[in-house]
Amino acid sequence: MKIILASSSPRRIEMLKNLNLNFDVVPSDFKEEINLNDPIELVKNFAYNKALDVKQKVNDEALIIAADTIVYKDGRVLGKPSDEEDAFNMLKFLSGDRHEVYTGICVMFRNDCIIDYSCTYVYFKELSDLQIKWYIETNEPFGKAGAYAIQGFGGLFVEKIDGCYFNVVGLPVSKLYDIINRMGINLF
Ligand SMILES: Cc1cn([C@H]2C[C@H](O)[C@@H](COP(=O)(O)OP(=O)(O)OP(=O)(O)O)O2)c(=O)[nH]c1=O
Repeated sequence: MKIILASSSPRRIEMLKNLNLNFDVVPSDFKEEINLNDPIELVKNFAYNKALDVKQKVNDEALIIAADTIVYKDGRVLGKPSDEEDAFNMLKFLSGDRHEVYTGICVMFRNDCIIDYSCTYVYFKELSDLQIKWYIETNEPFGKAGAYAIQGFGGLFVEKIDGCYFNVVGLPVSKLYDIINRMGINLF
């Protein structure tokens, strides 16, 4: 079966590769505009639109996988930081507290479409301004929801998590497994 990952995220590509699957990468051109306050509806909607965009582009009988990740705290949705100041404000906001990471995941095959999500609680240590500034200098916050990468230096700031680790990195693989099984597809 042909599999297409509708994502340009190097992390998602790596996580899918780790499952020993052969797949093509076709990034979507869907423009994410944060216009919903409900984090679950937002990530499900974005994942669906990314998958749909690629399905229309490839016009092929392939299994399409798309995902979208955001950070959420106190009613605020954090996407990718636009610049250093934005990254600083996000990290300051997350410092010393718990937040949620949501990933929406959408799988399309023929006329089937399943959309689901995963949520992980992440507990950040208290960060000094100096630590935040150092972290921004590493450039790691850019291109990451909430301005951090748990799989990199950002892991130094994480006290503990409650939920799926892979969800935080952008692809909840156990949720993907559930969806594929629900579709009656045998990949493993
Ligand atoms: C919180 C967190 C996010 N991230 C990343 C995962 C996602 O790539 C990114 C959120 O952006 P997304 O919009 O979900 O994805 P993307 O733009 O990178 O890729 P595409 O739309 O083509 O699929 O943040 C980490 O790598 N580590 C983390 O700890």
